[in-house]
Amino acid sequence: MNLLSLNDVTMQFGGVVAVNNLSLTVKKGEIVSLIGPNGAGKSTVFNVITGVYAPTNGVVSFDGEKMIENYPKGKMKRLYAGENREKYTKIMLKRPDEITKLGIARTFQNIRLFRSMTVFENVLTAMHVRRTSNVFSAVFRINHKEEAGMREKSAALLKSIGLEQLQNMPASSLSYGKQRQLEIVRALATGPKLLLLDEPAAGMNPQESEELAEFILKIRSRYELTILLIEHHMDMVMGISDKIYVVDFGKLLASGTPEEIQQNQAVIDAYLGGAEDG
Ligand SMILES: Nc1ncnc2c1ncn2[C@@H]1O[C@H](COP(=O)(O)OP(=O)(O)OP(=O)(O)O)[C@@H](O)[C@H]1O
Repeated sequence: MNLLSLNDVTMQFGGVVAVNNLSLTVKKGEIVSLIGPNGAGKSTVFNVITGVYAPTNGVVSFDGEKMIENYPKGKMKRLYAGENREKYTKIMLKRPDEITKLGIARTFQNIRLFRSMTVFENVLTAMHVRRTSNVFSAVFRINHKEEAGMREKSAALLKSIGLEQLQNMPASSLSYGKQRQLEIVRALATGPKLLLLDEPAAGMNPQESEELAEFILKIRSRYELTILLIEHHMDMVMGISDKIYVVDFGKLLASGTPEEIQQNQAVIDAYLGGAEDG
């Protein structure tokens, strides 16, 4: 069963078509990678799935239901995110916090931890987000029982991941690899079915990226996750992916198993042949 599907998704920014008529599917339990050269449109795909941008065209379905849908007509070919949204009527959009509640969590290319907070506090704040999108009520309207429950869940999550011995350390004191793991744990705290990882191995050496690959496989089975991954480290992509989509200039260039992609001449010419990590 498909947990996520994109049908004919286009995202246009002024004259730049960042994502061009892209369709893809992610089955329940799979690890699917989205690869392609810098600027190919990969992060934009994540931003569409998570409701940051309203797509110019297309449908995003999640867990058996249409989640985002837009078919612009005539002069409304260009649809921009943000304040212009309301101008366009034939659309179904969701806010990022609504999408989080449906069961989609993500990490970002740049680490976004609360650096001076402890590991535990970082996870706890992510639990609060799961409960409400409103920071005020997250902080002030929470009752003691709820707070205690969240603390218990945060501790249990850190324990099950094997990070409990680090829980009282400030996030900034963790190694780079552990900070990346903590980011993923924060995403898990929102209780996702689908986890979107945007270049989680960026800046890692081969040993760190190998550890991260093991970590991703571990959490996939432990939390019954489905994972969509953007990554430039090809060893990791080829090692853990069930399926790979290759995009170039926003368009789908190829899709298939790691073996199929490695042998695909168009992919080798456009990307794998000359690509270096990063
Ligand atoms: N908010 C925006 N406004 C205008 N152009 C944008 C915006 N976001 C992305 N783009 C453009 O869309 C194209 C795709 O960018 P995107 O960041 O999705 O690529 P990417 O494949 O994730 O690249 P990288 O591997 O470098 O992260 C680029 O040309 C980029 O400049």
